[in-house]
Amino acid sequence: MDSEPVNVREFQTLAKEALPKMHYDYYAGGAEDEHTLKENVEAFQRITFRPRILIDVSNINMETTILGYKISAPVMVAPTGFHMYAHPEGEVATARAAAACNTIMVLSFGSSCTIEEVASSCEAVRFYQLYVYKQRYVSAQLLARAESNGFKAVVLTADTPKLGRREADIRNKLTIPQSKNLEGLLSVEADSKGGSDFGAFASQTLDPSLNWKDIAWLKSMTKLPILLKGVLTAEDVEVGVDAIIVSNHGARQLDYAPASISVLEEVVQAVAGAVPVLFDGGVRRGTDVFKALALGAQAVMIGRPVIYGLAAKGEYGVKRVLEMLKDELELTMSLNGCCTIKHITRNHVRTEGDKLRSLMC
Ligand SMILES: Cc1cc2nc3c(=O)[nH]c(=O)nc-3n(C[C@H](O)[C@H](O)[C@H](O)COP(=O)(O)O)c2cc1C
Ligand SMILES: CC(C)CC(=O)C(=O)O
Repeated sequence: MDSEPVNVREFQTLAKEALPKMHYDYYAGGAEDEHTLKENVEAFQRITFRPRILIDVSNINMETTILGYKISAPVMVAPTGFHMYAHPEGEVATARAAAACNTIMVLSFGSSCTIEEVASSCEAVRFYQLYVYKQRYVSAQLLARAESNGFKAVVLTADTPKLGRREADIRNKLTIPQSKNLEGLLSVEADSKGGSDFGAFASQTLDPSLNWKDIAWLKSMTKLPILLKGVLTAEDVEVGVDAIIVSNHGARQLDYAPASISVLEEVVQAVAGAVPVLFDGGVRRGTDVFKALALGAQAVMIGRPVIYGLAAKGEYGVKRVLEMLKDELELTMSLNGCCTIKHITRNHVRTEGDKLRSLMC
């Protein structure tokens, strides 16, 4: 393949060529049968447009605001762990690319670069993703460091009381790098009993007792706004937080969880405008971004494609991935007759549910 990709998917091929199998599989893989992994992408393909014509689209403005911070387009960087497996510059390169594209990066609790390295890499608005460890002082200290290093919000990941079963990682006996962030706090040695060290470390650390009461605990520890990541049902809409993120963790946790895009509208309706709703899972095209916005998301976050860009071409690769999605979104808006993000409405898409309902009438 020509080494300058023309779409985001082509970065995945380059990443596969560039990375050791163990690391590529860690990034690309999902849980168990990987049913949800396929569904996350395929559910987007079952949504079609209802484009409007003869609208002046000579000026398209994709800017939007997330928790008061302006970004150039509603495409953000999702938290993903261990960027140094993809590229020696790790999250510092990702952070610079996100800043160059005027968007927000959510730094993973499992980042290979330190919070301080990322904070000093460039000027930008960044959010911090939190895992709650059994050793709660570890989570508390990392959050305090993020807050004092200027991170603007905390993303509490709530879908990982235990790590999902990623069979490729077990087969590959995935090892974990020494974490610079955890130095002096916690050793990353784990007894995998012949499987994935990463899985063993996660079960030693992740706190499975995390529950709704802990939102109050988190609030007592930080002044930052809280985004709750991992909501997939109306029942789990919690208005005590500042934003909700519809996500199935890129299909890496509960296999046979629904495709994130298939439940976005249910959550948006339950939230009823009380707080912003963000979205991630399976976004590979500008058309996917548009579909998520039409179904009520304020912005989407991108997981794997960012890592594939990083693995293939470092900071430049991440920048290209974000630019490609923005360019595709701009064209999609033009061809649907939408000049601004606010012009994108529910009427611009036709979901499977809409098709079924129209057959029943
Ligand atoms: C390699 C990898 C590592 C991830 N690490 C984290 C993490 O540390 N914290 C978290 O909340 N989500 C993590 N996620 C989930 C992402 O934030 C996001 O929900 C998901 O990747 C979105 O789906 P996509 O990859 O199809 O874009 C990870 C996902 C991947 C692929
Ligand atoms: C446990 C994290 C460091 C990474 C993660 O969430 C993931 O691999 O899905």
